[in-house]
Amino acid sequence: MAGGPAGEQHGRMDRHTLLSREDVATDLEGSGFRHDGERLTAEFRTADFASAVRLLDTVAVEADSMNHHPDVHLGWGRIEFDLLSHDVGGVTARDVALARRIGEIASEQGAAVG
Ligand SMILES: C[C@H](O)[C@H](O)[C@H]1CNC2=NC(N)=NC(=O)C2=N1
Repeated sequence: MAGGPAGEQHGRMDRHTLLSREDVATDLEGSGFRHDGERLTAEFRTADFASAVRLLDTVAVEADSMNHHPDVHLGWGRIEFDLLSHDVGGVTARDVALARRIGEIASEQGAAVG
């Protein structure tokens, strides 16, 4: 999207504006995430439990560096990330930015969407 991901069109990250499904659709393309009305969510499949944990470990470092964190559901060969800006109770540009990074990391580590 020209001017960067949603919330950045005006050259600044608007951290608190709530974004709709339509606002984020283009920015989420290729990330594996979708806007389910309340949050951004994605599930990734991995080779085994340890690889799901390794993916989570890499995401955890990135989340700390962004100071924005996912809610996670972890299982054998699968991991689900749910993103919500807890301070405003909805999806903001912070969630879009983290979703894009998680999608990149998952792809780098060979995790399959879905
Ligand atoms: C104090 C710290 O900056 C805040 O608690 C951060 C931490 N990580 C966060 N993560 C998410 N998803 N939402 C938040 O509102 C949030 N706030």
